[in-house]
Amino acid sequence: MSKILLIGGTDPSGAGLQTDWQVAHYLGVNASSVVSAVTSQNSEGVFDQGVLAYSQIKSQLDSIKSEPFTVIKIGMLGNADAVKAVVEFIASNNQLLKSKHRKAFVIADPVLASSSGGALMDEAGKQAFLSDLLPLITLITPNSDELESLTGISISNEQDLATAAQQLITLGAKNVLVKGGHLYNANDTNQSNDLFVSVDGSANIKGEEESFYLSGERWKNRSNVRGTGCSLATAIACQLSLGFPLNDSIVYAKALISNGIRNASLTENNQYKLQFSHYDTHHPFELMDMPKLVKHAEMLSKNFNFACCDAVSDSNSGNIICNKEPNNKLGIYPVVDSLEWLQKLIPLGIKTIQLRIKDQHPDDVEEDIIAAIKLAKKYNVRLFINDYWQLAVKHQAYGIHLGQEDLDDADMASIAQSGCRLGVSTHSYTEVARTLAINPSYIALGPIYETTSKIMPWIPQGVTAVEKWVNLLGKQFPLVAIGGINYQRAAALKQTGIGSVAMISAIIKTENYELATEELLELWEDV
Ligand SMILES: Cc1ncc(COP(=O)(O)OP(=O)(O)O)c(N)n1
Ligand SMILES: Cc1ncsc1CCOP(=O)(O)O
Repeated sequence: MSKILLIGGTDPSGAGLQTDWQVAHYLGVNASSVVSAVTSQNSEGVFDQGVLAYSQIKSQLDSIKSEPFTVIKIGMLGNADAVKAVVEFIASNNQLLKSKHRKAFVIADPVLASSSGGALMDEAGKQAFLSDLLPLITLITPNSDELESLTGISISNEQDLATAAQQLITLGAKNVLVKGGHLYNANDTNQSNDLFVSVDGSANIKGEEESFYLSGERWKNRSNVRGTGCSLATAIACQLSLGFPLNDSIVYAKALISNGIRNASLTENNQYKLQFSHYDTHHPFELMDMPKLVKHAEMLSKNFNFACCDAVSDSNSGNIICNKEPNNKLGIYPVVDSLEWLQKLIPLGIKTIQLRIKDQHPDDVEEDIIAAIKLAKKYNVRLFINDYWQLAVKHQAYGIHLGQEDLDDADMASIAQSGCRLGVSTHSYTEVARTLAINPSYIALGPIYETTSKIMPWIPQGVTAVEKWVNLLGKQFPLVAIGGINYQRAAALKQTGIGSVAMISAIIKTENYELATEELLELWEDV
């Protein structure tokens, strides 16, 4: 079982160390905890507080330092002495981890004041935090008030948020997640938008710098839920300890906290307390809790409406009507690299297929794309064109399939307007969150098993993950599993309730493609 260290102040009323510990327990993560301060507070105010002496914090930390922690979450510290004790501990913890060629992930929620207003960090402590602790922190998670206080930049809109986050980076932060819950967007007050900026390449599996906004529902009448900031940072720490990359940990944690706010229960003192849905084998949140991820602030207000798979045009109005039969299940879905393969497979009864030609000049593929579209229309087959979206739009293909990198350049509005369906590949929580912002016609999940057809950094997700995705996304989106799928694996995936399985090698690299196709079609006949 993975184990994390929680350092922070106690709060008897629904935030602080006790809440951190509950979140860790809920996510199945074992936590050690060290008290830096004791507070008496509730939603009406902070009545008393005392930061423990340097020696008391240090001796607690000394008592657990034999086994190094790989993830440390820091909440309230209170003053410069507490910061000093923690800085020294992180340095010695990292020394112990050196033989494993790594450093601890340190997630710091810079608790400067209570949500009810009382100050929880003195000025010298704030300065020590910035000069001594910030360089050791992997991710800092201020809200907009804390970011203002740490940077001295006043924040009233998304642009200010981005400027202040950059300023924190200039001061030494590597990854900043600014919680926008306190900031009301003039365009849409129903959404709370967080900004994530990463400059050291540690946030994602590809080692790239990245920044994005996460937009979540602002649940009505739930504005004074306490402990949301502590819980978010702790949930991120937990997901990191379970092996998720930082960007996915953030998306997952935001969904979890959104669920906790939506289900918050009212306590006797008229205060909402985070309450998570009960979960067992599925996600501890629902689709409505998942944030939408966009890369640029101007995308926050954009909505797309792609045609549904199996949609037909109303002959009078021309409007797209969603025909739910056959329940948006796309079935056996071969992915092929030539017109010849389409000509071989379509007559066998394939109803969904993708033409995936790589690295050719559009002029060199246009003729084949035109012929493929014509053939697919003749047999009433759903043909998705991979990558060449302008040609697909120009020649009115049934659909387009795009990967995440393609989303940066493709013109979503014109694809949506053309009536072409859009399928999007995903490999992680971050990519699913980005895809939800696009609201495509289907979502592909991969790699499910190890694949020899494409080099990629993700480890196979497995059948259990597909079950979870079906549960989370399957009521709203047709789903397609891809990666290493053959007959036996398709049979296992059928049990998850997924509507479609896509494959390259199991059809086009077999000795008898006709037999392989017929067997797969028969297996999926009743789906
Ligand atoms: C059905 C389906 N799912 C995933 C992919 C992969 O698409 P992408 O990420 O764009 O990668 P390439 O296919 O371009 O290598 C797919 N093609 N089809
Ligand atoms: C393009 C792609 N995207 C995710 S896995 C994959 C390759 C699928 O090929 P195969 O079915 O041969 O594993």
